[in-house]
Amino acid sequence: MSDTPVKANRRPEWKALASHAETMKAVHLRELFSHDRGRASRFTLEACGLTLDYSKNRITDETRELLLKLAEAAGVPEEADAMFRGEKINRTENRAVLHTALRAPKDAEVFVDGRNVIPEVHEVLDCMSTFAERVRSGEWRGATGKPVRNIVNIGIGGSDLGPAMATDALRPWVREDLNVRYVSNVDGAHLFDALRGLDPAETMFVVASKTFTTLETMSNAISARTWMREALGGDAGGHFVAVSAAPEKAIEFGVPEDQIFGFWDWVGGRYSLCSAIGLPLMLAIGPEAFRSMLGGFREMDEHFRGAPLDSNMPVILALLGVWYNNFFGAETHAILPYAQRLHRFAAYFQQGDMESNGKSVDREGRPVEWETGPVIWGEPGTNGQHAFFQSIHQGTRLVPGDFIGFCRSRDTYPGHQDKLMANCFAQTEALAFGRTREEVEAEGVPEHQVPYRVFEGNRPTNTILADELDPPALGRLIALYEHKIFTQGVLWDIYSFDQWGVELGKKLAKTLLAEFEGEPGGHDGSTDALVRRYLDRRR
Ligand SMILES: O=P(O)(O)OC[C@H]1O[C@](O)(CO)[C@@H](O)[C@@H]1O
Repeated sequence: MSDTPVKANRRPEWKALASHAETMKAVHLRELFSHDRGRASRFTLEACGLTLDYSKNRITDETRELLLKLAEAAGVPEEADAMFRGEKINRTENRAVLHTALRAPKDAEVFVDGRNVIPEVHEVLDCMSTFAERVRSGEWRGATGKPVRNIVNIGIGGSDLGPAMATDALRPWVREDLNVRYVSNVDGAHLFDALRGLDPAETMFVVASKTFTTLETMSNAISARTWMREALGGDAGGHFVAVSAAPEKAIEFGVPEDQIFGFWDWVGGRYSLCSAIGLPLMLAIGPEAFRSMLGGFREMDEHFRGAPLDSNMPVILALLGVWYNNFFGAETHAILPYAQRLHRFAAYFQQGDMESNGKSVDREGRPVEWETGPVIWGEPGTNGQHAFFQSIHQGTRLVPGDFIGFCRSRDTYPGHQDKLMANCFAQTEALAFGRTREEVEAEGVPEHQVPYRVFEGNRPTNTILADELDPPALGRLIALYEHKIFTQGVLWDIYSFDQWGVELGKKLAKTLLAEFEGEPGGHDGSTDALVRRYLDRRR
């Protein structure tokens, strides 16, 4: 008998869901709610100060049972345990996956290659804290003796999106006299605009790159160094710090060794916010708030590791995603925070999710026969309502989504939070229950408009509610999505922690760039023509 694992979609639990889905496609959320007053509470979970109401999904108790059986069959708890223990679950790169160790307490023990990594984690955190305090207090001085007022983080992908998103999310904690900016794009306009109006003598660059080879980051860092040298003369070293898993390359670039904050190959770029990649965030909000965010992450880690599957929030979210992705043909998943300060949250998890689970080969190297990660997208409410919600309500595609809201808001004006949240709840109600033809007619709508004003409803949503958007709540929310992504990777039997798919484009860009200065040609007809046109006109 072969011991090659059975393909994910050949498991009996997968097949049972496929046949159950055929029945459920004909069931409307209106039916599921009528005569079932307990539905909302049966399908609501509380964990770590977050409430997840998943009752507005096209599921019954039986669906949940079947989904949970799939999670058991796929070995979700065992796989999670292997990750937390430091096993090298990123097999294609032979690496452990230990973003959870970055927020583990000082007395925890997590071993990689026989070495407990927790003391190093806390050593770096302590160095970051000391440095952040020195900068924030004004003790750290630049080449001309002025304190730092501007911090410009140069990084891209995981070395940008997390701290940039969190700096906006935690705006009330950001020191008003510190101007924190993020530059990622190799489009020179990004750096140019970020530097506009800044005094170099008061500016510090954080060059953040795990590899310290990324084209965009290195190009921006070199231009920033030139900008600084032109203003301040030769030695701009005191105005640069680096965050990298390749410190030798940062030294080569000219960053003094004691201004380099390290991290490790077992921290994936898109999971690196809790590592030294979070330095610009720590500079902005201070070490105390940063550590309280880590506390929120840790709570969710512990919940994910310890809670039974049926009350495990990341697992439930993951299973619901699989339900629509694999059994209802949904191609996308929307993340819709009703909090302006989370306006980069969907973009952050666009990388987190799509770079992790956008794969088409299973763990045995076989082509998958099922859909893997959906397209992740979203905007904050209520802006989205005035842009793309029309399509979610009445379009032909099924767009499941998460509505994230808060019961209280800082820095608001009278009445605003109630209006925001009334809209959040109204949208999920409208999406679930819609408006029937009879209801529309009863409203006295002119006959010719009736078909256009009917809302089919039956559009599934999750609602995630927290008390307030503060550092621990942000940590819990991020960890919730991180573990959701992990769980889906297990269910789809794919490796979630590599990203080989980004390599080919990078390589071709290098080749083309070199050709711009020499003899272009030899590509396909389209690429050659585009390059010729560009070179002809670039001046
Ligand atoms: O931190 P680095 O090494 O500059 O990489 C930046 C980003 O590039 C990627 O490798 C993909 O292009 C991401 O995974 C990563 O977050």
